[in-house]
Amino acid sequence: MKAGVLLVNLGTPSSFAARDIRRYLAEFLSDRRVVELPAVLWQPILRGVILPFRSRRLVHKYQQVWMEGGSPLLVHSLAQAQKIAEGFASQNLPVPVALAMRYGKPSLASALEDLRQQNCERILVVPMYPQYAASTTATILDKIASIAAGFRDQPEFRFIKRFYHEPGYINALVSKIKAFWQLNGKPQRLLLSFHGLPQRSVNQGDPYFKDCEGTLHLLRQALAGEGVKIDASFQSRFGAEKWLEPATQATLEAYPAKGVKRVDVICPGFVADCLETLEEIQLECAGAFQQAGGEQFRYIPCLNSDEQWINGLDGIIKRHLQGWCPAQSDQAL
Ligand SMILES: C=CC1=C(C)c2cc3[nH]c(cc4nc(cc5[nH]c(cc1n2)c(C)c5CCC(=O)O)C(CCC(=O)O)=C4C)c(C)c3C=C
Ligand SMILES: [Fe+2]
Ligand SMILES: [Fe+2]
Repeated sequence: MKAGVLLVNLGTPSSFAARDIRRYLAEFLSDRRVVELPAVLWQPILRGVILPFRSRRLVHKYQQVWMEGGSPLLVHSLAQAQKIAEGFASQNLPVPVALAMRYGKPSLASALEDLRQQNCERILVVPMYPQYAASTTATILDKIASIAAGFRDQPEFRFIKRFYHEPGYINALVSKIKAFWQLNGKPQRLLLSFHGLPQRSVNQGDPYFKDCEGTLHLLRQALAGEGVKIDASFQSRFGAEKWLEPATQATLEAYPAKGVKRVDVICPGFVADCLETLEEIQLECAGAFQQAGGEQFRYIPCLNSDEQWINGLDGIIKRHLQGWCPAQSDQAL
């Protein structure tokens, strides 16, 4: 039976026009895995307040980071899928690769159809989130199950739950950071900024915070010889509830008074640059740090299509494909 690989990321608007941002946010923020409020309470707030104001406010933000090929998240995700597919082809591994977004396009339904059309009866799903969270990873599994509910002849599925602990991921980050310091010199502090989550989700058993702590621990261990102190914080708070702390912006604003005036920031929870890294961190947080008396703010980009990361991801995927490929290609695993 033929196997295929489905890379899945969050999703992004199809253009920076307010109506497209609104359509994207409506789908994303209506997901009960993302905003865990009863629909009767949440939908009036979402439709009446959040969507009209937030979609207009985001137009300029998306416009500032938009790339020639579209939204950065889509551009980088497509490039990652293409590189993985090229790698498989060069290794004579007959495994098709597709990209889907949980919200928007390319949709999960169309990507699954694409793999089924190529006779893939086994599908490895790779949520592109190193740290597991119900609002990101689990919702992909939920959606795939609901799509597969409409198939008479269902494929076999495997899902990668997390990969923050995989050497292919950690070593790619470590090499990226070391190469950046070799080229530009070291900062006083390295801040790892992870996407935030409501504290309530963690209290209710979401392992996301532990996964972020694990990532921090592994990076501290691997970079111990560099002599740069490493902190972690959480960005992108949404709504009035308490989110994971410390918050990235507050952490950065407090640094200068503590004598930390040269900082590097990297976002290990995102494997592809997007609005949250390029606008919120590289533009907004950089400005807040400088306003608070900071002198040097440097953003280290996400792994995107770095060669070492693509090789690392290739290895992670091939390990999860074991036993699934025809004998000839299993030898290449
Ligand atoms: C309750 C709201 C949200 C939760 C929970 C949440 C978790 C979460 N999100 C990501 C990754 C991304 N989020 C992105 C954008 C984004 N996230 C939220 C809200 C929640 N995220 C909103 C409203 C938005 C849109 C932008 C904004 O209004 O600020 C993106 C970028 C999308 C893009 O187009 O570039 C990513 C990626 C993770 C990893 C996560 C939980 C760990
Ligand atoms: Fe988010
Ligand atoms: Fe944001």
